[in-house]
This record gives sequence, structure tokens and C-alpha cells, in this order.
Amino acid sequence: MAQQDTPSDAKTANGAYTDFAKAMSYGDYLQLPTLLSAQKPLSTQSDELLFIIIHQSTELWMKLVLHELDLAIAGVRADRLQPALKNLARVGRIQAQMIQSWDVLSTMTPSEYSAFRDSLGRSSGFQSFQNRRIEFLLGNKQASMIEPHRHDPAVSAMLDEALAAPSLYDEAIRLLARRGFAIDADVLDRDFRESHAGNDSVREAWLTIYRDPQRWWDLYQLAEKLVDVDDWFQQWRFRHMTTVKRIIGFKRGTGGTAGVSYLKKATDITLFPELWDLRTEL
Ligand code: HEM
Ligand SMILES: N[C@@H](CC(=O)c1ccccc1NC=O)C(=O)O
Repeated sequence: MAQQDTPSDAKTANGAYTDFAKAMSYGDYLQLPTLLSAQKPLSTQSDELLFIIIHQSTELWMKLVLHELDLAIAGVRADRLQPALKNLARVGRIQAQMIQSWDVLSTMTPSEYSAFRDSLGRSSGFQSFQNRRIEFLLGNKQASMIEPHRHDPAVSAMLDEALAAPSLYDEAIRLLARRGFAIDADVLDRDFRESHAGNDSVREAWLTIYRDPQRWWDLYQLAEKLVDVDDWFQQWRFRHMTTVKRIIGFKRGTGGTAGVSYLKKATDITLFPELWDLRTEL
């Protein structure tokens, strides 16, 4: 009987196994039937498949970004900086992929997109709950962004929790305090539902670190990883805005915002303000 559960050792000429009636195959492990049946264009326009795949692959990368950011936040909180730096380095490489994917999408012309845009209804990336959780973990907090998710209790609970929790940068600032830097009490104990506003005591701490990197090497490395993430996030937002401009011009967004002007405003967002400010003073 056990013998029936054992796959045969039948092989091709180059030694590859061929019997997957009983053994786990590549497609089994990766759930490919599920993954590859999730692309359901609503129109007959052939470019809609590109549109769906770009979004789905970005959402998969976002899933990994969230996984790595959760680990990085927990690592900084527990004073385990080296593993957290590794998580952040990986986030950076994923962001590079996400930025690169705008070039693939830009092969779609306005004529091609307008042929299926109507079938998107009110759906929009504005309603990406993974993107919103990433923004919250990185400290860009806006409670109203949870409203489009109120119809989904599980998603809104997840976003409520992320909104109320200290961000990656809040944890980095708490670490500075644990290392002996004089950080204002109202920065350490604040309402985390709001975005962090630039603060002199935090800027002074980072300045001290950048003036003597050798002495503060791990904090200096953390700061540069944070700047990488902020820089690449800004680049992603910028490419989103320019790609949208070339595909829909200045039309309103399906999500209800003014469109390009909304996205352009978002390119000004700075997640870790003191880390940018210190460069002028150094
Ligand atoms: C033809 C391509 C695209 C167009 C025309 C487009 C257009 C827009 C517009 C106009 C908005 C503003 C909200 C609205 O009113 O709809 C928006 C938001 C958004 N889009 Fe796209 N988008 C495109 C591709 C993508 C892709 C590939 C992603 C990747 C997942 C994406 C993710 C987002 C996100 C996360 C937001 C929310 C941004 C924020 O609130 O800060 N978009 N998009
Ligand atoms: N907001 C876009 C529509 C859009 O791009 C979209 C629609 C459904 C799912 C994801 C989308 N991507 C990003 O916003 C538009 O106004 O054309």
C-alpha cells in the first residue's frame, strides 16, 4: 500500500523526474492553478491582461514588503538591528522592482487603456489596503484612508491596528532614546494615529550620528536604510504620477480624486523629515 504512495523514479534522459501523480510538483507547491486562474479581464481589449498582471504582481510584492517591514519594526523594537537592516535592504530591492514595472505598464497607450477603462467602475489603486498598510507602517498616517474599507471588517480592523501602532520611524526614534540621545518626551509618547512632525531633538540626534559615523555605526546604517526606503517610495510615487499623466492626462480618477494633481501632491510626502533636513546642516 505504501508503495502506491511512492512516486516512480521514471526520468527523462537528463535525469529529471517525470512522475508527479503522487509527488508534489512545482505547480502544486506554488498553487499555480489558483494563481493563474485569477486573471479575469472584464473587456475584450487584449491589454487588460497586462493591466491586471501588473497590479497583481505589485500586490504580491507589497505582501512581501509588509512581511519584511513587520520583521524590521519588531527587530528595531527588540534592539536586534542587524536582522532589521537585512529586512530593510530587501524592501529596497523590492521597491526597485516596483519602480521598474512602470516601464512595462507605459507600453500601454491612452487609446488601449481607454478601450477598457469604463469597465473598471469606481475601482482604483486608492483602495489598495496593502498599500495603505505600508504607508501606515512607514508613518504616513491618515485615518480617513480607512473609510473605503469600512465595508470589510477584517481589513478595516487590520488598518485600524496599523494606524494606532508606532511606525518604523517611531521605533527608530525610541531606539535613539534608549541609546542615550535626549529625545523630547512628547515625541516618544504621542498619538501614533497622526503622522510624525519634524522635531529638533530628533534632528539633533541624527546630526550627532552623521558627524561621527564610526562611533554610531549601526544607527548610521539604519538611518541610511530609512533614507533609501523614503527615496525609493518617492520615486515610485513620481513614476506613478508620470505614467498616469501619459495614459489618462488630467482626467479625474476612477477612485474619485482629481487624478494627476492628487498624485503630484503625494510626491511631496517625506516619511522621515529629519533625515533629509540634517543633510543641509551637516
Ligand atoms: C493605467 C495605469 C494607472 C492609472 C491611470 C492610475 C491612476 C490612478 C489615479 C488617478 C489615482 C488617484 C485615485 C483615483 O482617483 O483613482 C491612483 C491611485 C493609486 N494607484 Fe494608480 N493608476 C495606474 C496604475 C497603478 C498601478 C500599476 C498601481 C500598483 C498597484 C497603482 C496603485 C495606486 C495606488 C496605491 C494609489 C493610491 C495612492 C495614494 O492614495 O497615495 N496604480 N491611480
Ligand atoms: N484610477 C485609475 C484606474 C486604475 O488605475 C485602477 C483601477 C482598478 C484597479 C487598479 C487601478 N490602478 C491604480 O489606481 C483611473 O482613474 O483610470
